[in-house]
Amino acid sequence: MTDSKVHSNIIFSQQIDVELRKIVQKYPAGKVFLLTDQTAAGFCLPLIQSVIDEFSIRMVAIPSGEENKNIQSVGLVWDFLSNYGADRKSLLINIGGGMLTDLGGFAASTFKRGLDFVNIPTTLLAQVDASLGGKTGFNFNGLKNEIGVFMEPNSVIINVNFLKTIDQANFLSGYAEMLKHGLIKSREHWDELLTFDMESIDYDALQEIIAHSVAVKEWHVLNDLTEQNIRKALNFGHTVGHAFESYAMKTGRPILHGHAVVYGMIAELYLSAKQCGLGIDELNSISSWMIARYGKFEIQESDFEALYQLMTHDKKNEGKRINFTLIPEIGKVEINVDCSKELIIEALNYYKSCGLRDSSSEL
Ligand SMILES: O=C(O)C(=O)C[C@@H](O)[C@H](O)[C@H](O)COP(=O)(O)O
Repeated sequence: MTDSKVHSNIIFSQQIDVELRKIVQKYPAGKVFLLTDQTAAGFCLPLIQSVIDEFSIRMVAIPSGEENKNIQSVGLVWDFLSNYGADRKSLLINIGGGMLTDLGGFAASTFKRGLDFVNIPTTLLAQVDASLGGKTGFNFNGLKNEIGVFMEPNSVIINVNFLKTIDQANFLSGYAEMLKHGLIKSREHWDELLTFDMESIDYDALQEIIAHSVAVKEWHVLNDLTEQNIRKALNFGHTVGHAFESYAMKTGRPILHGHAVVYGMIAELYLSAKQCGLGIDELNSISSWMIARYGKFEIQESDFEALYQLMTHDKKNEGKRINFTLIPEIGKVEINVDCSKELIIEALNYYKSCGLRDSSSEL
């Protein structure tokens, strides 16, 4: 990518205590707070314990997991900030995965109409996507990120060492958003992701490809923070993906966000072939590659209507139109593509048949 710009407040560092100290010392004594979740607390806090002690930072932990990305957890954070006298000159440090940085960013952005926050993402998904770009929020009424505001973090500190302890499923979940970045913006990035050795990870090489992915995300954010236009590209795979994710949660078979996005991308690649000229061989080979690594969330025809209804709540929709971001070829996007219900059902059928079909067969 030649046209990539990255915010200067995104810091890659394996010494997060040093970077965090530089930030924290700019805030008044007693006005720095820390939010984490029960999973991140155990293995992440030791890395910044010296800063926590030096500045007497107060901490709160919310329950982990997507099912806790709700108004009750936001309330816990607001209570904590209120009880300990946070004001507009305060700082909230969010340390954890994507659920935590989304929710903590929202709590900080709305408490007393907004205080500063810093994200320290500890999962691959949060490092390449969720902690960046200022989409904050929580789930509501069974819909993903239904309530939220755009508010950018003051800084994001990315430490690749956190990824040494995440499990394979969570690694793949984050990798899905990187694959998306390749598909929407850069064939070069896509190619390096396909050849990266996920079995025996070289962490220096990983940091490099994370930086490429972050550059794709940031290019879109810098050009369109509030998603009026080109930022919609970053939502590729999410119209169907969020429907899968919400439906999976509702029916008691939860799946990780990135896996849902991969399944959504397969359906939306099908739409791309039908609506914008993506090659059929490309569609079939990408889908097979993805299914081989991510498996499948099995669906039946009887699930299609519920999935379609969930898509009608997508934030990119206008009026009765379900608007998709599609890709005519790897590295290019078309935004605001209106697809009919019949075609969306066909795409779900294509996804349903993946793994069963011969990858060279006609559509
Ligand atoms: O940053 C964006 O813009 C994205 O769409 C990135 C997505 O990968 C991300 O999951 C986002 O949270 C989805 O946002 P939503 O607006 O569809 O809730």
